[in-house]
Amino acid sequence: MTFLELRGVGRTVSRVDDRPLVILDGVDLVVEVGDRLSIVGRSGSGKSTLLNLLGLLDSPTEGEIFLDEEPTRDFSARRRDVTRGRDVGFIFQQFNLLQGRTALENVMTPLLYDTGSAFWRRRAIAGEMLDRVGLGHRLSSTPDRLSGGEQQRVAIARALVRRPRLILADEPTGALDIETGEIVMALLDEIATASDAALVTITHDPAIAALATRRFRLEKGALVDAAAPVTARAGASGHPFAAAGGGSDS
Ligand SMILES: Nc1ncnc2c1ncn2[C@@H]1O[C@H](COP(=O)(O)OP(=O)(O)OP(=O)(O)O)[C@@H](O)[C@H]1O
Repeated sequence: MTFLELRGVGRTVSRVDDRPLVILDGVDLVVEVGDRLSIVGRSGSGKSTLLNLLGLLDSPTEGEIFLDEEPTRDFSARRRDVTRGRDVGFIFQQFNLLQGRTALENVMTPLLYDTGSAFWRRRAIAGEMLDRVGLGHRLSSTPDRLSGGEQQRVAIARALVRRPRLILADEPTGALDIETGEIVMALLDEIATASDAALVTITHDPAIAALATRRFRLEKGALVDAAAPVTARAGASGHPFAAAGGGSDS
């Protein structure tokens, strides 16, 4: 079942000198329920830009994004916020936990926006989620007392506590050693599978990318099969597209 679909999606922004910069161009992507996607690409190739579009944080300047086959173009800001809060879980390289708050408080935070019984049961639900990531004994620990791997497990619990249908992970293992990174990815996969969520992982690490069932690379603003040979231009500059108006970037 298709959850999210990008059709001909592009994103062009204005540089400081007002020349346009085409970051993404003609991106087609279907995200199915339970999908495992990885996206690699050189620094500046547009990975975060794509992630922000997938998470409804930004809108495309060309093309359309469909959610459950409904175009999102005309979603109000409020509907975007509600949809994102309910359906999308974000995981970042630097964990982004609230400092000075306990693991339990961090994981409870997304449930504060719940209007149903989850709001009233937030403490119990967050506790169960931390138990699932193996931190049931660290509920009262603040981030400064947790290792990097433990902090990322708290971040995973927080991202998944509302059972989102889409998990967007931006370099989730970037701040972890190899072994801890593998444990974290296995956990992420296990919890995503249990809730039928799609997982889109952005990574520089080929081993992490290889865990996905569908692997893509961003190149010259396009999303290509990761197995395709790297073109000379992307390999040389590391940047997606030159300016729509011509010339070199940045
Ligand atoms: N709002 C904006 N205005 C101008 N330029 C932008 C804007 N957003 C992104 N860019 C530029 O577009 C390019 C792609 O940015 P993006 O952050 O998506 O790349 P990335 O692949 O995630 O890079 P990294 O791996 O270094 O995080 C970069 O050159 C960036 O400077």
